[in-house]
Amino acid sequence: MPGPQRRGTGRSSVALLPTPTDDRRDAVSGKPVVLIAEELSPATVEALGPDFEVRYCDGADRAALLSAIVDADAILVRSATQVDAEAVEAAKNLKVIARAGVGLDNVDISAATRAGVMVVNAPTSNITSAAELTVAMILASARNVASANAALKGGKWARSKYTGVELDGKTVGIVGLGKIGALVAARLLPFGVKLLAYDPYVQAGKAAQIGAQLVSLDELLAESDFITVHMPKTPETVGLIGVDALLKVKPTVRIVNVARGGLVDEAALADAIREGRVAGAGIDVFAKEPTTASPLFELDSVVVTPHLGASTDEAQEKAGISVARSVRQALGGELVPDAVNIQGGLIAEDVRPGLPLAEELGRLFTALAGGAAQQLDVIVAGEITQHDVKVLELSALKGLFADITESPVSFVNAPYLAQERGLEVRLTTTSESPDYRNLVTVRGTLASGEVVSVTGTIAGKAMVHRIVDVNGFTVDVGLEAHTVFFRYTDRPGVVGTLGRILGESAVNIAGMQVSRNARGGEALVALTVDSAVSVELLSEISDAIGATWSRTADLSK
Ligand SMILES: NC(=O)C1=CN([C@@H]2O[C@H](COP(=O)(O)OP(=O)(O)OC[C@H]3O[C@@H](n4cnc5c(N)ncnc54)[C@H](O)[C@@H]3O)[C@@H](O)[C@H]2O)C=CC1
Ligand SMILES: O=C(O)C(=O)COP(=O)(O)O
Repeated sequence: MPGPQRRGTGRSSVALLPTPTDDRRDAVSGKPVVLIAEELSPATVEALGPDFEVRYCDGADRAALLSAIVDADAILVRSATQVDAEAVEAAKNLKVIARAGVGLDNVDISAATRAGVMVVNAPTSNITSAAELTVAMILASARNVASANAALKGGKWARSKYTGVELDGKTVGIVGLGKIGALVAARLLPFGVKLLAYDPYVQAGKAAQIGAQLVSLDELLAESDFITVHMPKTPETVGLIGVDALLKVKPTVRIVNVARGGLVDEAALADAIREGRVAGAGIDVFAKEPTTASPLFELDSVVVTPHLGASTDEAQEKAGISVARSVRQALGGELVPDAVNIQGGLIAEDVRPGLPLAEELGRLFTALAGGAAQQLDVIVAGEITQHDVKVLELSALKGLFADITESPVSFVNAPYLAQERGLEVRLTTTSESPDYRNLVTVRGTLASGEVVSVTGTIAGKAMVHRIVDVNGFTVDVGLEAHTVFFRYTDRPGVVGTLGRILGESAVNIAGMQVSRNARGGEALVALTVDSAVSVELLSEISDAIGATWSRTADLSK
C-alpha cells in the first residue's frame, strides 16, 4: 500500500481522500483505524492485511456505534448499522463507509458526501445468494415446504392440507429487473415459466435478452402467478406492493420479497392472505429489523426468513474481500471502482498523472485569485482528452478549496462545496495542444470581474509539474512549493531590485522567468523560491518595483 501522502506534494500516486495526519491515527499502533461494526467473514480482516488497526463494535447498539466511530478512518457495515447523519457527524476522521453488500438504504449518502466521506458497497458480492434464496422462497411457497415441515415436526402428518402448485407453465412477474432480478430470471426459465417484468428504467430489448416481457405494473399484477420484487428501497418503491396493488392480483398469486422490507406492505399482504386474495408469500426482509413481530408470522401460508438473502459463506467472503480491497484502495490513495458517491467514473492510467497537477493548479489558482471565484473553467487540452477527464475537474476543485476551508476536502465533497458556494464549474476539452502534449488550465472569474488563470503541464520522463501560463503571460517555471508573481511595467532594473530584496531576506531564488506582452509594456515575473515569502516581504518588493499586482503561493503544506 502506498504510504501516507501530504497534500500538494504527491507526484506518483493520488490521494482521493484527505490523508490521515499522524494525530488522527490510532494512538497506540499509529495505523489508520478500521471499525468493523457487524459480523463479517474472517476473509475481510485477512484481506485488510496488517496496515490497519482493526476494531470491532456492535453497530446495532447505537451508543456503542457513536462512541466507536469517533476516531475510525473507515467503517465496515452490513444492513443492521444505521450510518446516518448523526453517525457521520460523530466521526471525526472518517474517510470511507464500506457496505459489505448491496443495499445502501442504511447509509446516509448525502451526509457522507457533504462530509467528504467516500461510500462504497460490494455490488455483486451477494447477488447470486439473494437470487438463489428468491428461488428457494418461490419453491417453498409453491410447495408449502416450511409449513408442512413445521406441522410434521409438530406431530401432524397432513398431506392434503399442503398440496401445492407447480411452476411449470406459470407466469412469474419480476418487479425490478436489475442484477438480482436478472439472475432470478435465468434461474427460473428452466422451470418452464413465462416471465413478465416491470422496471421503468430498463429497455424492452434488454428485458427480452433476459427472457422477460416488459409490461406495466398493472399488467404484471393481473397476470402473475408469482410476483418477486428486486428493487432498491426508495421513496418511489416503498409500499409499491401495498393495498392498491394487492387488489389487482390473482387470488392464487404468491408474493416473494428478498429485496427490502417495506417494498411489500406487510400489513396489507397479511390482510390479503387472510381474506383469500393472495395465496401465499415468501418474505426475507421486513420494514423494521430485527423483528419477531410481523402480522405475517401468524400465517401458515407465509414462509419467512430473518434477512438471510446474503447469508452464505460465499457471499460473505466475497463481500468482505471486496470492501476490504476498497478500504485499502481508498485509504492508500488508490482508485476505488465501487465508490458510489464520486463523480467521474473510472480513471484511465494516462489521466492519473494529471490528478495531482490539476489539484496543484487549483491551489495555485486560489492563491492567485486571492478571493472567491464565481465561475470556473477547467480546460484540458491534448492527448489525454481521448479519455474521460472529468476527474481532473474534481481534482482542480479539490485543490481550489484545500486552503480555504477547515473541513477536509476530497473528491467526494469538492463538487458539493462548489455548489454550496454557488460556484459554477465547466469542463472543456480539446485535443488541440500544439506546444505541449497535455495542458490543464484553471481559469476563474472573480466577483470583481477579474479573470485569473493558470496553466500547467507535466514535463519529461521525470513527470515534473510546470507552470506554462499565468493570466495570459507565457512562462515556464516549476510548479514548486513556493512561488511568487509580480506584474509591473517593463523597464530595466526590476529583476535586480527583486533579487536584491529577496537575497537580503535570505530567500533563495530557484527559478525565474519574465514574460512581457511588448517591450516597455506589461510584464509578469514568476519566481520559484526555496522558502515562503511573507506578505510583508511581498509588499516591500511590490513597492520597490512598482508592481501593479503581486501574489505568493505556498503549496508546501
Ligand atoms: N435479502 C438480502 O439479503 C439482499 C437484498 N438485496 C436487495 O435486493 C435489491 C435489488 O438488488 P440489485 O438487483 O443488486 O439492485 P440493482 O440496482 O441491480 O437493481 C434494481 C432494479 O430496480 C429497478 N427499479 C428502481 N426503481 C424501480 C421502480 N420504481 N419500479 C420498478 N423497478 C425499479 C432499477 O431500475 C433496477 O433495475 C436491493 O434492494 C438490495 O438491497 C440485495 C442483496 C441481498
Ligand atoms: O446486500 C444487501 O442489500 C442485503 O440486504 C444483505 O444484507 P446483509 O449484509 O446480510 O445485512
